[in-house]
Amino acid sequence: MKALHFGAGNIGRGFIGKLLADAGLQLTFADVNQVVLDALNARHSYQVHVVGEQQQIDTVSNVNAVSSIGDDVVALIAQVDLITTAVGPVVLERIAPTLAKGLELRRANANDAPLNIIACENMVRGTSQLKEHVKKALSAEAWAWVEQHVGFVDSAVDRIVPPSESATNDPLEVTVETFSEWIVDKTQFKGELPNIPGMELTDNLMAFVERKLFTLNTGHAITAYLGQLAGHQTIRDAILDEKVRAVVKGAMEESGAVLIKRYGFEADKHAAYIKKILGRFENPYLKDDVERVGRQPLRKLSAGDRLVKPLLGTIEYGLPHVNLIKGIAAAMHYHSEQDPQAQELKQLLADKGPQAALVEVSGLDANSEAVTEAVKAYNAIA
Ligand SMILES: NC(=O)c1ccc[n+]([C@@H]2O[C@H](COP(=O)([O-])OP(=O)(O)OC[C@H]3O[C@@H](n4cnc5c(N)ncnc54)[C@H](O)[C@@H]3O)[C@@H](O)[C@H]2O)c1
Ligand SMILES: O=P(O)(O)OC[C@@H](O)[C@@H](O)[C@H](O)[C@H](O)CO
Repeated sequence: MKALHFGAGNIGRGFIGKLLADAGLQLTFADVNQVVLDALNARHSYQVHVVGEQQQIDTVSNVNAVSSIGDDVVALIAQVDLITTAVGPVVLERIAPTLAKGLELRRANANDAPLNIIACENMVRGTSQLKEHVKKALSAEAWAWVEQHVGFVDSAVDRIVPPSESATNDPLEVTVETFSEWIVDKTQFKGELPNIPGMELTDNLMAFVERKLFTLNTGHAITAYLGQLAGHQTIRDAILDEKVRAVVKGAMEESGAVLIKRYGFEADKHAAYIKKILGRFENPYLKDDVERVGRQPLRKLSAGDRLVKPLLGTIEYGLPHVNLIKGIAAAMHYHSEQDPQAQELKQLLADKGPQAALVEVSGLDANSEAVTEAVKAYNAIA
């Protein structure tokens, strides 16, 4: 079985690509980073440091790489059995035209073998969003063929993988936590269901996507934003700060109450899930900067993402949300010289003030109590 994975970054090399290669799939990474492409094609292998209470170094072997721009990647799309991505939500739209070209070629070559595409991004149904971008790039005829032969499979992906701090400056080495979870929607596959150790199949994906994004990522983001305000550089230092921890835990409990109501999760099991996540944030073997976890604050403050979506859930069910509000206010204070979205947010706040800026990025109602509460919390921090 042949696989093509877009995005040879942290989660690509450290999780999804590793699982596919370990399962014996013939794996090619597609990326735009020439240093990484050259290193993969020179060595065809790299090391994954799995760190936690038990530590091990795994070697991922027999992998190739191709530029995600050009004819080679298009030719591969026409041949492979599985395509996965871990490029970041904003890049999905950029790779869609290439996917469309490859699917056109596949059709022209009369390759009717089933192909499945799985986006492994921190998004609610990211593959379905990618599907819409691909559809826009194809004729109605080509799309009818794609719908028959190509499965667009949504997934939830969980493993904390910060950029590696390789002692040897190896651009391929990656450091990952021991925990990992990749859950895919089995109802969306074309052809036989794949048997890839580490890939779990479910027919109830939304519950898993929301559980992960609105617990781990909600708590992670708030740890980063409050951590930065308190002067911490890493997620571990931030979560060990009792004041930060109390808000983070409170916010995960608030989003948890929404999830319990919506999906019928058992309260004690969900409390154990939160406890485990807090332990993962404390991992002493990972150096995860608040700037990585807080990256792209406009995305994180948008309506469907980890801060505002759970808040909307609490409003829907009439549940408390004081800690989620504190998290949103802290996100509005996020600053980073390297992050264009942080710069944009800063400018927006300077131009329009906190109320209008928050309404613009979050889609929240300007006259809602939630906006008033968030602006009050923002000003209190200022
Ligand atoms: N790192 C984590 O802990 C983690 C965990 C779960 C999910 N995720 C999700 O995985 C995705 C990737 O995150 P990451 O941390 O691995 O980021 P990353 O920046 O380490 O990796 C992204 C990779 O995509 C590549 N890329 C950019 N544009 C491209 C293009 N047009 N074609 C092909 N490749 C391109 C980059 O060069 C880079 O190698 C994000 O959606 C993130 O939310 C990350
Ligand atoms: O990747 P982002 O920017 O959506 O979120 C940053 C982190 O919260 C995220 O990468 C986590 O490490 C990951 O989701 C763990 O599974």
